[in-house]
Amino acid sequence: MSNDIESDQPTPDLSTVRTRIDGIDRAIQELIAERARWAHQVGLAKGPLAAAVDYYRPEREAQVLRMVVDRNEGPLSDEVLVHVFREIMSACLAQQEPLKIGFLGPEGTFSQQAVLKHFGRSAHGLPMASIEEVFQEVENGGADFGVVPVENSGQGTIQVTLDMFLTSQLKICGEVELRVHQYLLSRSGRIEDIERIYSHPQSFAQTQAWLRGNLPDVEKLPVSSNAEGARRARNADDAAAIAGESAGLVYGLKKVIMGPIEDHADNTTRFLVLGRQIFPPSGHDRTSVLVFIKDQPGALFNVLSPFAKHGITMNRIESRPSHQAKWEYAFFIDLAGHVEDEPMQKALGELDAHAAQVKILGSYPVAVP
Ligand SMILES: O=C(O)C(=O)C[C@]1(C(=O)O)C=C[C@@H](O)C=C1
Repeated sequence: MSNDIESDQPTPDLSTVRTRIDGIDRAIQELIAERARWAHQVGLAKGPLAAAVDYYRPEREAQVLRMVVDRNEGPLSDEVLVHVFREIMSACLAQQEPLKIGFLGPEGTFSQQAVLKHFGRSAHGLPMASIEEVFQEVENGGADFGVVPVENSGQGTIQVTLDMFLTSQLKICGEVELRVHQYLLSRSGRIEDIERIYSHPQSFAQTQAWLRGNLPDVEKLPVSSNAEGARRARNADDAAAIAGESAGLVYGLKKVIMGPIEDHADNTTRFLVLGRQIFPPSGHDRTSVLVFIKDQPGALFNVLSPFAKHGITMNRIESRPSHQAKWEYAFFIDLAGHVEDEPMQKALGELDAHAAQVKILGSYPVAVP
């Protein structure tokens, strides 16, 4: 398509430009419909499958979105274009039947935002009361996938999520990175009315410097999610919540302070997508493993050296009590690559001799912006 919008041209005529846009919209719409028909053909090519989850291909979706990013020459950002194509794929997939996705509820949590970012608006979100319930719902088949927070750029690991993997058989099928903006929200919108604030401990932690500087004496009441905090704050004029903008919209709260109040401007939370199987490689993947080490000298060194030997980059390592015996630890390790890659196969093979137990938690596409 020719790009004849030049900055040194005379002011364009509004109706001419709109006629041009109408033509482009018609072409886009026809192409979206054609794409949806082809996506339906893909579904038929996969044969008679039992449920929507059987048609879902996260590795293919990641490849489609990476091509969008690679092709992008502006003026729209990668993030905006990825969002548009994510929604198109979400709608194409939902032609069979929408995916059911469990997340930490109620409506308005950052987990719900992560679900929308990763699965699009055509997926069906199922709000759960806790992270444990998200795992259970995917385990018992009530949800096809679950989305749970695993770490925050400023506050580190969400330990309850890691600990669930000690016993759960679920697999990690994806990751989502979400920029998190925290707002001070209340029914009246007046800062002088506030005597107590409800929020999730993570949100209090992400805004602690702001709170110390601006509202040092108000009571801080931890609740199970920041949307739950917003839900409680709507019932009283002397209460406020720290939560995301969407929680404010869901529960009809006003912004007490216009701007976000998180202490770090690049505040980002990483979420994991939980499923019941490992999907094939997308070409740019991460593998998460859980390693129970033997109580002997050099145990951790022996666990890590096969990865170094086979040139595999370690992105993250975190230790947690193993829950099997006192003072025994399990290591959560994130590695660059897919479990089907040859170097990874070799490294994992060598690791078996040195570890008490190795559990592959999943191999999944690295988050697309
Ligand atoms: O390529 C496929 O396997 C499809 O089903 C098509 C499509 C798409 O719209 O591009 C839809 C859903 C899948 O999760 C991946 C991709």
